[in-house]
Amino acid sequence: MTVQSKLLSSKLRPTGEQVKKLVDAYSTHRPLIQRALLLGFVAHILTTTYLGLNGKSNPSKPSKRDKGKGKATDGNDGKKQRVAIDAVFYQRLSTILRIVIPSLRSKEALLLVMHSSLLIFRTVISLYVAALDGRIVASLVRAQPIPFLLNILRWLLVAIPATWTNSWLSYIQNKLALAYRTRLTDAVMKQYLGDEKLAQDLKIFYKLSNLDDRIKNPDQMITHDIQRFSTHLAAIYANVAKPILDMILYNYQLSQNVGAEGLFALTFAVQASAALLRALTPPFGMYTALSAQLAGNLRHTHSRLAEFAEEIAFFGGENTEKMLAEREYAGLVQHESKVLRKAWWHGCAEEGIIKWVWGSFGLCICAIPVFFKIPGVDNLDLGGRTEGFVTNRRLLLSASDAFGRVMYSYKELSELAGYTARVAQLLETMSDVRKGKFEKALVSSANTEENAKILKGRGVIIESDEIEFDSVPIVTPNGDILVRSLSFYVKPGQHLLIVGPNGCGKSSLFRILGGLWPVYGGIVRKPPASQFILIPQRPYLSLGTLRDQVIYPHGREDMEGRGMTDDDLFAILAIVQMDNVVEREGGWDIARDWRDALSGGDQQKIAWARLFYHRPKYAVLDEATSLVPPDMEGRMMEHAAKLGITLLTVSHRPSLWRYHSMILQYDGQGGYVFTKLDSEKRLALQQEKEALEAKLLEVPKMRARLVELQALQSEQA
Ligand SMILES: Nc1ncnc2c1ncn2[C@@H]1O[C@H](COP(=O)(O)OP(=O)(O)OP(=O)(O)O)[C@@H](O)[C@H]1O
Repeated sequence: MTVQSKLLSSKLRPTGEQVKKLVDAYSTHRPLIQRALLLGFVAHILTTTYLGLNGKSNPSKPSKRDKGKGKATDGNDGKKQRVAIDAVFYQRLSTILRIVIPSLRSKEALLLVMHSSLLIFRTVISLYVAALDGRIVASLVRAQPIPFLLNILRWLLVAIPATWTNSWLSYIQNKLALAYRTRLTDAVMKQYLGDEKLAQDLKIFYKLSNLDDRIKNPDQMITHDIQRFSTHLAAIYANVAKPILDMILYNYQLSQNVGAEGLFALTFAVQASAALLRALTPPFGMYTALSAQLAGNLRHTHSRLAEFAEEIAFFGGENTEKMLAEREYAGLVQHESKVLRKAWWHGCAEEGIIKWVWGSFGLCICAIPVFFKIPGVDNLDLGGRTEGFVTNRRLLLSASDAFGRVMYSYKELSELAGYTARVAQLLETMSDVRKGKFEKALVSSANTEENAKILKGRGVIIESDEIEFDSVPIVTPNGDILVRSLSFYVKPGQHLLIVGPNGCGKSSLFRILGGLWPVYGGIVRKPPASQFILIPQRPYLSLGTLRDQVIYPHGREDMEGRGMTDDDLFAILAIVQMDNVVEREGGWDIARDWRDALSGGDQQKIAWARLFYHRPKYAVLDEATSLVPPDMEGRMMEHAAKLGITLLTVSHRPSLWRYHSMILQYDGQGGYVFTKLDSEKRLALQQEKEALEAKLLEVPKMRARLVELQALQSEQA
């Protein structure tokens, strides 16, 4: 008697009337019980998945132990940012999903449908291969060459769609990631740099880093974090939806072979160990967000080093810069090491449970049809039993792989939550900045009642041909009130000189005029920002050709649209005595890093040439002639006036006074004077003042000499 028949006979041997009745009833109703168990199984899979994805049993949710430490921080103020798979994550994700999949007819939706179809197709192939594998082994055991060869032929035939599907799947997943990235980058860039179609000019890129503390490295977020988010989002679909579907299909097939009871027992054991594993899983989502932030800080330190290489080299600041970079790197390494350590023991627990413990459960399940008689299934020969075992084992491997992937997907989902938090934070902060809601650490004086009242207020901006400030406070982004109420005007042709000590708010005035800083009160009348051109002390030179520098931000088409040619640009360069640069640098079409190719004075002259090309109504000159010789300065000022450009000039050079008719003089204590500028009188006063100061400097020497002379006189006497 075989072990199987012994067991079967012992199973069927009546141990009592009641037990027999129970077994009979069970056998009679088994199909119904099977169906109920299967339904229960599907409901269980869907519920646990739903609960898991909602974070109810989520490993990445901060445990009590983790609360208050190890959380992702963002911004320099150390504000805590939550990264968990919870309602906030799903709400953020759904907002982003609406951006990356704008409609059901979009390219992304189509790619997603193709992806899903291929994933289902692959599962169907796997089911077929599991059955085929069993048949091949059975024909081997039964020593039947023809069926064996036929099955091998089937195997080779199925390999064609199988390999084709896998390649297509990875291709479409990568395409999907790229499509998500493009949509998201596009949406972010429209907010960040403005949308031409909507004619929006909100200068978010400026306000984000100057008026708000929340986003420290927008460059890192736009380039790296969006890319990582897109890759994870494209993969999460395959890592969550597909394994869930696989689990249902494989387990259904398995239950047909081994009975739903075995499956039920297996599910119970697997779920219990999975719960243990989940409890052991560290908050990987938070770790990901923190890693991205620390990597961003390190990159920022290095990009500053490259940008200010000359200044640092002259100062000999290498050691300080090295220390800063090393500090950032050490922070990153410390964090990464901690994550590696946690991932190490988590990996051990994960592999032990998923591969080995579940493997043993699986072998027991595969043994069921061998040792027990399954009602409705005929007694099988050796070949049939082998076929059943091989097929079931394959199904089980696939099912456990699918379940493993659902488990791993928590980790993937946590990482996705990390990148979702970063991307959502960028979008949310840009949206706040757009609405004028800023979060910035304020100076202590901002809390006084009087100052707080000013900071709460908002002024009015009215478009006009002239510039006029009527009782406008000058307030820095961190709430420092430089001037409580400033009133002045600039009429076309009335050039304004602005003077005052350092840090009193001269340039801040231009930031308000340019719409970069908010108006906290009063009325600002000004032309649109397109009517202004700013020339700072260190002008901005873009990437591109020499022509691009002169016509910036215009492109060649804009230039031609205005009826201008390279000859006209040449004539403009001749005014600032820069026409020789065209030949020296190899023509108009040579692209260079112009910050290195041109001296500081030449860069200022290029900025003036840009002003002459654009001919705006107003030019804001912020120490714009500090590096050019006085004769060139006069020439440029006069030419600008001849072109009808009204100048608002910040300069400490008295030589510039004579080109201005009005003066706004800050006293550096919050006060100011706005009046007509009589440059000759002012120059005469200045000269007299300087002469007196020079004389006063002589006084101590004269006093000393007087003492000497008195001493000599008394010696003679
Ligand atoms: N983005 C910013 N965030 C916070 N404070 C700022 C910002 N930009 C400027 N400030 C502060 O505003 C104040 C006025 O700066 P502003 O550049 O207007 O001075 P200024 O009068 O032009 O000085 P200088 O003659 O030295 O150029 C300074 O205290 C400066 O620190």
